[in-house]
Amino acid sequence: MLNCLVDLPAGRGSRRQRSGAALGADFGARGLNLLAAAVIAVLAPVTGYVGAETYLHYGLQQHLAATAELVVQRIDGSIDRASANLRTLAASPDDVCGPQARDRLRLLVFNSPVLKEVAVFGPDDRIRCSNNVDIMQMQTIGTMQPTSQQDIFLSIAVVPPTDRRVLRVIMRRDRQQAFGGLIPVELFVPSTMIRTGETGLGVQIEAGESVRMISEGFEGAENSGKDTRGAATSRRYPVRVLVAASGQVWRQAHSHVYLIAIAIAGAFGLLIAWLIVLNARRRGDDPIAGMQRALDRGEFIPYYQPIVDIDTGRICGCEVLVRWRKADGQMIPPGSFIGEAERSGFIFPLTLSLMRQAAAELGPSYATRPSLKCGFNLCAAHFQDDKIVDDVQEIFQRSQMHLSQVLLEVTERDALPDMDTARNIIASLQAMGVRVALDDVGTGHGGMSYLLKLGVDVMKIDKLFIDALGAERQSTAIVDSLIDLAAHLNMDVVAEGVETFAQVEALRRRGVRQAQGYVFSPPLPGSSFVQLVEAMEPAVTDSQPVKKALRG
Ligand SMILES: Nc1nc2c(ncn2[C@@H]2O[C@@H]3COP(=O)(O)O[C@H]4[C@@H](O)[C@H](n5cnc6c(=O)[nH]c(N)nc65)O[C@@H]4COP(=O)(O)O[C@H]3[C@H]2O)c(=O)[nH]1
Repeated sequence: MLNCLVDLPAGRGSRRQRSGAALGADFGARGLNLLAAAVIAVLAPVTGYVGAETYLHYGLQQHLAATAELVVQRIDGSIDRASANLRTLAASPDDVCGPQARDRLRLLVFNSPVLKEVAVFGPDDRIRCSNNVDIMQMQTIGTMQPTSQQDIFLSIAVVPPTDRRVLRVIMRRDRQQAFGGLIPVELFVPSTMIRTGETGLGVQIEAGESVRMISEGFEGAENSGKDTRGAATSRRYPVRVLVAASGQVWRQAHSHVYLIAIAIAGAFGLLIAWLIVLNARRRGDDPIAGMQRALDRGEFIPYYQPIVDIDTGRICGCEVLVRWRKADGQMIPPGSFIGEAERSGFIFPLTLSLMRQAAAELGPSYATRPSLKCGFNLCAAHFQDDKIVDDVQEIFQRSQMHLSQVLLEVTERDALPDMDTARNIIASLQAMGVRVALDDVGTGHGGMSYLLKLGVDVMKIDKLFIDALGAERQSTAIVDSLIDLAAHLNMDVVAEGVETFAQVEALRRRGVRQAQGYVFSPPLPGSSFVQLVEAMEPAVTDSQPVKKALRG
């Protein structure tokens, strides 16, 4: 009658059976991980390239600043030496422009490591004599710059015939006489920089505000970008140095840095990507982690199989049977994962989740139908720790489904390691008003002892015996004696797996009141079961009978 509500499931699942589909990889999460791994693998070399760029940029800036400082030091040293040479000349008692003046000046230039030309100036600052006739036409550019030494002045001069610029150091002895020496720019520039084509470096030296001299290659380097400059200023002389470099030439000269950075970052990226894939695979292969994620996403849902009073045809309750509804809609039966859940302990959070969901889903209908019961499957481990007592109380005390409507099923298929603890837990549950059933009776470890010692309220006879009812003499006899025993122990009986009307008849003849099975209905989704209950079972509106019934 009821099985028109949903399609019949394929069949009764084995509890220990494990399905590859259920425990397999979570493809959504794995896909994301693979995508992340691919992105990292692609981005890593790009990061390496950007890193090399940044490294070379800052490296070049530091190099230019250090070079500018070096050039300033050389200039300071050269001016010091030139000043000392000129002072020696000024200290001469003879007239330096007298006979053999040129030889004397040439000897001075020869002995000086810095001076390339020397001249003696008269009161009108005109050259009186020099070691080289060419510099007689030398022109000063800009003004003479005073220095921290009172008698020493600096300027930049242009020397014919090549018009090259040189640094001129003047030592003024008195108003009548001054001595000048020329220092070429090349002397300040490190030898590697002179081959500007290789390094892309150039130097500009300023003596005073706007008077400059530059080394070969400076302009080309200067034009290649503002950020490729380094500057330094002398603390002793009015000299400022600017070093420029062509970033392009610099990068070309350091192309190996790109190769190394891209190779290292690429290898690192591949390693990370590989670790992500490995981790994703490991996580995907870990059934417990997969189930935990599924629980967090609410993929474990309760289905409800109606239990029917075969005398009246009314619904007396249901059994909660878990289903794993995957994100893609695939429905996994409990036989595929319950065994793993029980072995790993995942069964504890799973059971509590089902209880909470059932209480929320059925609570409103159950609140006005106090005779309805809701059975939950527990495993042997639940009866070894009395935490289940607190959990059940905590969940149902605050729900519309009353504790007296809760039926907890302990299966006989699994051995209970500690009968005394199990008995105490069952007693504590019963003290709260919860009823306890022994499930799968006749199939498992317990035999008579579970029925006699555990003190359960309900006996659920396994489908195995119901199938054989009337057809097999031995099984029929077992069912008869189980029903007899239940009556003696004051237990209710529920027949499981009832598939035919003949079985219903046979059970009714034997006085069995309650049954569940495909002949009535398969396990139903929550909304269908609620619809069924509300259509079949009238709600009790008067609160007094409800309260009385709920108190039991
Ligand atoms: N062929 C046939 N099968 C019928 C018929 N009527 C009911 N069944 C199926 O028989 C099983 C009855 O549950 P069970 O014996 O407690 O056996 C359950 C129970 O031991 C376990 N299980 C299900 N849900 C839970 C749960 O929430 N917790 C625990 N610990 N175990 C659960 O998984 C087992 C299998 O559950 P299901 O696949 O839902 O299979 C259910 C139900 O769908 C019928 O007329 N014919």
